[in-house]
Amino acid sequence: MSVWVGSRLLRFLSSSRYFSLSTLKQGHRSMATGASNVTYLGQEAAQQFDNALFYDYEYSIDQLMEIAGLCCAQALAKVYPKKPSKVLIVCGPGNNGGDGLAAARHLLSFGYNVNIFYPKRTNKPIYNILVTQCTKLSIPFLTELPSPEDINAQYSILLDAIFGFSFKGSVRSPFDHVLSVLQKCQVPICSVDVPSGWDVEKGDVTGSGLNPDVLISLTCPKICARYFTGRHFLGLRVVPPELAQRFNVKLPSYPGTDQITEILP
Ligand SMILES: NC(=O)C1=CN([C@@H]2O[C@H](COP(=O)(O)OP(=O)(O)OC[C@H]3O[C@@H](n4cnc5c(N)ncnc54)[C@H](OP(=O)(O)O)[C@@H]3O)[C@@H](O)[C@H]2O)[C@@H](O)CC1
Ligand SMILES: [K+]
Repeated sequence: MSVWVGSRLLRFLSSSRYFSLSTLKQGHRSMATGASNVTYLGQEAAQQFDNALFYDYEYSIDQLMEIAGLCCAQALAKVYPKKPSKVLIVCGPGNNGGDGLAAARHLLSFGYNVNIFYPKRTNKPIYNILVTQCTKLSIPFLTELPSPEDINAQYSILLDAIFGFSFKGSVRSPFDHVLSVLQKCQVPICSVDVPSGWDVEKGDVTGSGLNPDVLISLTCPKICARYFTGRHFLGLRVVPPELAQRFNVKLPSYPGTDQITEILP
């Protein structure tokens, strides 16, 4: 228990609230991460990069979301392979939430017991289809978020698919309550693309964000990932070399045919 508290405290102290922000710049920057050399994208650059995949390369959102969900499921399974494990997936209203819905099916197929909490549904075909698929697979959708005590007792892992790179400002209802409950949980958290509640560039500046153990960045890490000290994976191995070159983006290599690669500190 004391080891857990100690490591959480260290992670908390090294988070952005205590970390000098003066060295951060807007836009994007490259840094070496061990043997890798990786570019961290700012919010606007991440959105432009995303748009280029959709409009220049004509990827459809469901193509990318499916691979994103698979990458998240694979990273979670790599870090937490012990089964049977019960995973609570908390989904937000945008595409980050869609990644969580896609991950649910993959986790189920890997043998995990999966529950979903999706409190603010967006009525668009892409999300409705994902919900239908999960429902037909008998993945339960919770109508209420359990208390921290119940989450600790019933679940072994949380998948945070609440907010991604479009999150801005202070957290609005109902997610202010959701984040405050999840902050009190002791279950390990895997965050999709951005730890929810973190400013995409500055990290957890308000203190209302989650403190994940695992982060699965998609296509390129976002600048806030520089403040993350847990296990960091990159997924969505779909970036065309021309696009990487156009955005001056350096990405690590993926081992063999793997869909995820770990970014070492
Ligand atoms: N090519 C790629 O890289 C791919 C990326 N993908 C994934 O997409 C993610 C980006 O998705 P995204 O653009 O839909 O935005 P996302 O971050 O999910 O959130 C938007 C929602 O959050 C809400 N909201 C915002 N701020 C809020 C606040 N303060 N408090 C409360 N609510 C707030 C906002 O609400 P609104 O402002 O509309 O009221 C809106 O509904 C990306 O991170 C990755 O996971 C893959 O799926 C596919 C390929
Ligand atoms: K997230």
